[in-house]
Amino acid sequence: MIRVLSVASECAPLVKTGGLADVAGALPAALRPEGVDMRTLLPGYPAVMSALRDGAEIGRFDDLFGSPARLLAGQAAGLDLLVIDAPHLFGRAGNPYLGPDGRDWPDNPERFAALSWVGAHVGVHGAGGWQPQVLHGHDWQAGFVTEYLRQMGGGPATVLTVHNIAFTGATAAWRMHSLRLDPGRFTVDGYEYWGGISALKAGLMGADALTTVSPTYAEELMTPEFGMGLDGVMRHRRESLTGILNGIDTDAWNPAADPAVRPYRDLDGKAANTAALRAEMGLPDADGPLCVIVSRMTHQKGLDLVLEALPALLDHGGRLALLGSGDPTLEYAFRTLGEQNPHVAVRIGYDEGLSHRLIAGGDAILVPSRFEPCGLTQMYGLRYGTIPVVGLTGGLADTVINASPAALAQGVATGLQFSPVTADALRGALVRLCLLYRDRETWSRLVANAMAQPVGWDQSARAYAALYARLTAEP
Ligand SMILES: Nc1ncnc2c1ncn2[C@@H]1O[C@H](COP(=O)(O)OP(=O)(O)O[C@H]2O[C@H](CO)[C@@H](O)[C@H](O)[C@H]2O)[C@@H](O)[C@H]1O
Repeated sequence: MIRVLSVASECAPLVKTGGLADVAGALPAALRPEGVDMRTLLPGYPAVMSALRDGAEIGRFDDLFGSPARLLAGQAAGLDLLVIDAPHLFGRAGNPYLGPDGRDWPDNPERFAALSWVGAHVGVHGAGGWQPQVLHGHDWQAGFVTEYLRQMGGGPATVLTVHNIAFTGATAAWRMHSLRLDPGRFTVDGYEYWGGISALKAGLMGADALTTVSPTYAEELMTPEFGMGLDGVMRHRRESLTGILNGIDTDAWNPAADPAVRPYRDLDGKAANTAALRAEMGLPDADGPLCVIVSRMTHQKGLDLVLEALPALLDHGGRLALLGSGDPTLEYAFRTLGEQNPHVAVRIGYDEGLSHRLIAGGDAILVPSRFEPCGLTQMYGLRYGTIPVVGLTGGLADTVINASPAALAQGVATGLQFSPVTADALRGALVRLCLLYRDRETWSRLVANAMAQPVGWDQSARAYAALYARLTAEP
């Protein structure tokens, strides 16, 4: 078995704000059959501490960025965990990154520097007799692992996965002392980023291998349009970068055995879920598709384009049901739309059960992202026969087969893609969707194809295992 420590700031089902948690939560089980013993290092947020009932103390730190802290080991939700019990950093209820005012905690740089520091420490000294051969970090929160490893005199091989380069973990240069960084490394080859500090940049420069969550996003990251000021770094590290597509948890997301819905295996069985969803959301019957959205409401996700393009859907008999939260302006716009238009239902909030009912009951799922490293909801859509309508970008390009005339003729289409990602192109896609929906034979073929697509972890787990094997191979 190859021993890997996954260093993550969130991990489903214990603590989740987005797709990173799904991936961190799914990887250990997906990798076990591939000969990987993965443990996960998590901050001891209240939700994690209460899930870790029988945690054993395996280490102590006199001063972990301000106060003493403990390292605990134990199991929760089927995961082998190492947890940092540091109430001064993580003993805050609610969202792991935001205070009650909806803003980032001011000490987030130090909080996640502490996560990275403990990751590096375990890499060098082991934990409770368990010594990782690879440290696999996720996003900026694990970015400083490589900086601290250098200070500690080196350690195991390192991998950093970019789930979303938009979050760079940037902060002001004066913080280098409170972050315990080596001032000598405030350089272009180190953690310096446009005159400030970036945890992500540090990790991108320092990790032995970089991955991101789809092959197309790996290419996009090297362009100024998608690289968020780090495209030069990505080009510099091109040889070390691979795109490994995410899978989804096919047990949690299984239409034939999902306790949150009326289980089904085909289009006929799906109809009961559509009827139930309509009733739940108070939407009228109509002759067009019921489109659903489950999303964080941010600029990335392109929901403003939906606001613009929606009349085209409604004019063709379509309806929309949305679940999401985030940007207050978008929340307000959708809430108002839902109040004014009987064909639109909006739920602002985060609701796991409703997300399943929406995806089971929808005819189509809209994912009009401006960029999308991988995207999970379009894959839930495929598995549930809920046709994805997606922007042609990142993982959305890699997981959906567009219903082009050629793909339809060959009977291989699974969804609709549009490009460029604009309101006009989305409008065109929504009209196409409504026309396809009316052609019942073609529609049922689309649904059957979608449900048959492989969206699990098998192939990607093999790719991660091969990467770890390469990194740990004797020269
Ligand atoms: N209001 C709500 N209620 C219930 N559930 C909700 C919800 N809003 C979102 N979710 C859930 O949160 C997850 C979102 O995952 P995504 O991959 O679609 O995007 P995200 O941008 O968070 O992830 C980033 O990381 C992942 C993982 O690598 C990449 O796939 C992605 O492209 C990248 O942007 C899904 O499981 C979705 O169902």
